[in-house]
Amino acid sequence: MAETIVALASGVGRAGVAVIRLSGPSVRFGLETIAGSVPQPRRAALRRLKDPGNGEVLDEALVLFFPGPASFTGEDVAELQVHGGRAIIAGVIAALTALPGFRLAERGEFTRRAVANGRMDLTSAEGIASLVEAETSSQRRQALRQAGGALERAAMAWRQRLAGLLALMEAEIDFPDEEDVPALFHSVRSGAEALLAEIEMALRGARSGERLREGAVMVIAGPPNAGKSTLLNALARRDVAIVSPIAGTTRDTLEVHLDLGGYPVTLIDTAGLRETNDVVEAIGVERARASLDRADLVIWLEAGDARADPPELPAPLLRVLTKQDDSQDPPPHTLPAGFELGLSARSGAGMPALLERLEQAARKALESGETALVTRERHRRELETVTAHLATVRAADEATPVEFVAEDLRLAVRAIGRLTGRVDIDEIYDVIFREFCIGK
Ligand SMILES: Nc1nc2c(c(=O)[nH]1)N(C=O)[C@@H](CNc1ccc(C(=O)N[C@@H](CCC(=O)O)C(=O)O)cc1)CN2
Ligand SMILES: Nc1nc2c(ncn2[C@@H]2O[C@H](COP(=O)(O)OP(=O)(O)OP(=O)(O)O)[C@@H](O)[C@H]2O)c(=O)[nH]1
Ligand SMILES: [Mg+2]
Repeated sequence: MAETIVALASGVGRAGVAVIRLSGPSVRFGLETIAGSVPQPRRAALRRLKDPGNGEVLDEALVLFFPGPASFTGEDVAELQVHGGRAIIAGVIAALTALPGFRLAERGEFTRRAVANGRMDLTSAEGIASLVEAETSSQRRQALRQAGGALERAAMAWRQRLAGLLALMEAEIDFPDEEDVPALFHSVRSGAEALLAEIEMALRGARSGERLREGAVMVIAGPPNAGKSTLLNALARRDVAIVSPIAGTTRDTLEVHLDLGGYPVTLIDTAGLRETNDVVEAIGVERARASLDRADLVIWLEAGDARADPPELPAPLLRVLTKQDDSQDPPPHTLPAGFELGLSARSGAGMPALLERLEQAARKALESGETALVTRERHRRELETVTAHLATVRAADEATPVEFVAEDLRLAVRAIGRLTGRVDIDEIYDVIFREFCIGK
């Protein structure tokens, strides 16, 4: 890679310290020019940074140098840990990008180079992106596993086995031996069967794996004036939604993100469900119904002055009676039939029990996502391609042309190549030439 890239690696905005990262062949030159010299590898050095254009001191900074290939990107890397002021960051970046061979990095380009230089595969790089996105501890655990190469290692092992099966088929194509065919089909079929079972197992966790990245969706629904927006505000601990005694106050859906016991939850407040001639409210009611379709849990609220039977829904439903201001913790047996919880947003009664139930529901929906290998739709699609081809291989019999079986295996290998971003045809040849004595 000819160009050396520069970017602010820390967040934008005023901060105590900001980290400016450099990667590429001109890093040493850049350090000599702006910091006077290249520090000892991997040792922090305090240096005055100067603008080479006019010699002006830009900042006093900690400078780190990581020589390639044992660096994050595999190239020479440097970090300038500067004071976090806007003018310092702008000045240092401008001084660097004015140097020959330097330019600003594009989004994700450091990690992209790490992938291109074989430091990690695509799934681990995605794990790094998820780490940066992680908002709750369970998301963090999932992302750490992924960034640490959990799916990468599984995918490499699967590909190795697929390549082994393919090698058997290729050998039969290159050196046909009629007598071997039944035994050959037996071992390829059973190999495919075992792989299929393993990958299908990984795919079974895919839904919760993807879900954990996005968060569980909980929808507060019910008739107008039941106290839905009041509950949203109480759970969000801020005044997100307008609350009023007028039925039909909320007209749009409103979302807040919650961390319930380490699990990410998107909580949605909706317009009260009712027939209405008000055009705007009717649109809100339509949106409310639509959000019910993507709920993992519906929190159905009713109050003494606002009752309505919940509709039939695919999602589990928690039926709650609100405005129970008189009792400290409304015991369930005092509630009308069908209600699981009583609540007073005004006194706070019933809130701990409700939170407990919501946390339980979030845990149930997302817990297995922490250890899932498949965390993105992209992974799922590629692995589904693999299992489809493996299913075809498993169904093969002696009448199936060997070339057909080989082709399915080849397409399966290719799908894993797309998953990991490592499409390395040499590796398949290695397996072939290692396991079969071509010189015989
Ligand atoms: N200041 C700083 N903090 C950071 C990063 C960084 O780049 N800079 N990271 C970046 O996102 C993460 C840490 N990840 C890193 C991963 C590998 C290497 C690295 O230099 N690896 C070499 C040497 C390993 C070693 O000394 O044991 C290698 O793998 O060969 C550096 C950071 C989080 N914290
Ligand atoms: N006494 C009492 N009043 C409540 C409680 N919760 C909400 N209210 C009141 O009930 C009225 C309606 O509350 P909202 O939260 O706006 O109800 P909503 O279900 O969002 O209503 P719409 O948006 O119109 O569907 C407001 O005057 C609230 O102050 C409660 O626990 N006790
Ligand atoms: Mg409301």
